[in-house]
Amino acid sequence: MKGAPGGGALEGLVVGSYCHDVLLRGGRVVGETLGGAAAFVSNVLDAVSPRAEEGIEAPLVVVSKVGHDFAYASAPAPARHPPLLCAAPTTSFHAQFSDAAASAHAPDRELRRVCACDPIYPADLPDRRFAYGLAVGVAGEVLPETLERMIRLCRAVLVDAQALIRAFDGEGAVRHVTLEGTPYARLLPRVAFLKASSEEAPYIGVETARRWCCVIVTEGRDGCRLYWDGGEARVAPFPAVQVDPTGAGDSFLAGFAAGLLWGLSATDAALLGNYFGAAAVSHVGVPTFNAKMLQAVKTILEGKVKRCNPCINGTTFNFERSNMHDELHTSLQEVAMLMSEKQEIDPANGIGDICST
Ligand SMILES: Nc1ncnc2c1ncn2[C@@H]1O[C@H](COP(=O)(O)OP(=O)(O)OP(=O)(O)O)[C@@H](O)[C@H]1O
Ligand SMILES: O[C@H]1[C@H](O)[C@@H](O)[C@H](O)[C@@H](O)[C@H]1O
Repeated sequence: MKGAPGGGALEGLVVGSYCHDVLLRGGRVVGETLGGAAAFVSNVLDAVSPRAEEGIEAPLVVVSKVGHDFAYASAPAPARHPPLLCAAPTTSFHAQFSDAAASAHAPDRELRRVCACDPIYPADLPDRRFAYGLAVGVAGEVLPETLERMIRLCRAVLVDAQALIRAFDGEGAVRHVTLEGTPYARLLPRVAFLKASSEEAPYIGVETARRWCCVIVTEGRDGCRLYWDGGEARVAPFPAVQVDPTGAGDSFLAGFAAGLLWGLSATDAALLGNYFGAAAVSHVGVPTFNAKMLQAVKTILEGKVKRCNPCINGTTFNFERSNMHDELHTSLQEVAMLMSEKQEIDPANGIGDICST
């Protein structure tokens, strides 16, 4: 595994800005929510990271930038992890949902960046070591030199490809560039995990990238696949009633990181990624998780995982599926089914369906 030594107490560093998401259908605004991968990621990590021995949540530092117009300072995630304030306005995206039924692999929405806050510079990061880091930019704010600094500070770095390969045309529409042509490419050998959606995967060159780090390709309702040097695995999804796909990939990555913190192998940790990806699509915007659901998930993990050596804190990663993989899937699936039944019976938990007319 790649990264710097040190990083006690499994403290994590999340780098990427919160943003404003405006959801549109047929030109009409159907929702306005807190967005930004950092918001979804910290929401999951705060909820499901294993408690440290002394009984406190595994600590998390979020480095994010917003403008004075930021509308969600008192929402749970930014309130727990306040952003840095800038003169520039908050990053803002318009997500135009299409009326055509989206397939698992086709884009379900057109994203347009309408405002961009300042980039996050290396000097914005705290000057200390972390057990792990997540580079989760949405609008190019995680500069190559910032990612390099994260790699120096963190024992293991997990990267969302959307932080590296997004480009914006004159109208702000999100396009992709090939990773190989970017200044981030040379940093790949020092990254532990690179997550891409199936739409982004062709731009990162899975066959080349897997020689340097473990690549995880998320496949919407079909779950995900992991590719490492010498092996690959498919990890099955969980049931979900999708109302808004925003943040699925972010929540996946955080669930995956939490799985590593719990001591799961990468393939087993991807189950927790799929679980929280499915949970994210069942809500509009950043979900408020049901406390009973979280307790059930933690009880399952406590019962199944020998947490003596969290995978993320070691010098190498175990990628392989363990003997208890299927059992873990079944147990988590039971919780997911209970939750989606509850959602169908009681659609009043603030959920409106963005995905269908
Ligand atoms: N409809 C769904 N049903 C169940 N699980 C889903 C569904 N959609 C997404 N997921 C879960 O979330 C993960 C991430 O989803 P996806 O591949 O759509 O990411 P993404 O395109 O990066 O998402 P976004 O950009 O909307 O955050 C999937 O691997 C899967 O585990
Ligand atoms: O809030 C969302 C979310 O973080 C998505 O992962 C990202 O693709 C979008 O750009 C952002 O608006």
